[in-house]
Amino acid sequence: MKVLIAEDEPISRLLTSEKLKSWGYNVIEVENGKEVIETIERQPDIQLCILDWEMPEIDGLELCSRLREIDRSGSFYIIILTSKHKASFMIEALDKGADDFISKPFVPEELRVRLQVGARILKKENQLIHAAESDPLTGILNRKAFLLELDKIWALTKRQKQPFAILMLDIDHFKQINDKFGHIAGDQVLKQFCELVQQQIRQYDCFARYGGEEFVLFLPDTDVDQCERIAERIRATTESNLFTYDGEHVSMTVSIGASIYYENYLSAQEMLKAADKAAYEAKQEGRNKVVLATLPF
Ligand SMILES: Nc1nc2c(ncn2[C@@H]2O[C@H](COP(=O)(O)OP(=O)(O)OP(=O)(O)O)[C@@H](O)[C@H]2O)c(=O)[nH]1
Repeated sequence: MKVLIAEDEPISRLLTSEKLKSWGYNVIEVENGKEVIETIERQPDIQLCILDWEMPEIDGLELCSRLREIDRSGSFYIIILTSKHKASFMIEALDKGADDFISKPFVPEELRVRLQVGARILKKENQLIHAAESDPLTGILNRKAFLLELDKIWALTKRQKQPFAILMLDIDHFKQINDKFGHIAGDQVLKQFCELVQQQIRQYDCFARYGGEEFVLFLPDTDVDQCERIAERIRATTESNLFTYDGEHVSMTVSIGASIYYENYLSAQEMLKAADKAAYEAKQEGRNKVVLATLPF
């Protein structure tokens, strides 16, 4: 697990860092508050932080407030490590958003067990966040989490003026698969479909289950040609793939509607609606098809 140590005094920073490394932590060292913010922006997986109270640029307490304001999925566990001893300082630190407070010079074993507490709390919290954001059957993002994510990416991508696309993927005649092979087989096929799609997308694409046999894919940095290529590849591999359940082969196809960002779209929801309408048209035109949404006026 990563631990960020922010300490302006080099010897003290080195001693704490060596201890943490001997306990198996992956340590990132910085020497002032500004570097804390920059490092966390670059490495969003940092959650456990040991902050000195008095530091140049931004002090440890101000950092507590700033880190609490960052809008991200995983939270922080912050330990203030300081030469201040009085109970009133500890109260002030916890009041400003620290999770724990240790006075220097510290007993190494005390820091070790307090870090353990932090790591335990973060692990539980991360499990709860994962459960709230993911679809229990397929493990991919659920609809609610996708819509929240979409609003964030929409704002960011528009600012960066990058093209992007949304695909709606609706499995064809899925009811017939359930009817023929049973509901458990249907579940297995849905999982295999998700794995198949995930093999064909990039790490920063956002794939989610929108509803029963309906999925949605957000593709940042994707123009019309790339979008058509990706959608067509997913359609073709779904058609040719042999989904299996209990030794039996299950064939299936998918209808895909796609919308490409265009400045007349006023919101992510509007683009989503256009992709959904295009998927409906793909169904109407015989299924197992990709249809691009017409651009809004
Ligand atoms: N096994 C399984 N089936 C599901 C799940 N969620 C939804 N379904 C089934 O998906 C089927 C969707 O049926 P319809 O909406 O008629 O759509 P379809 O049969 O795919 O037909 P078209 O979309 O028109 O091609 C229903 O039978 C649902 O019970 C799930 O989690 N597991």
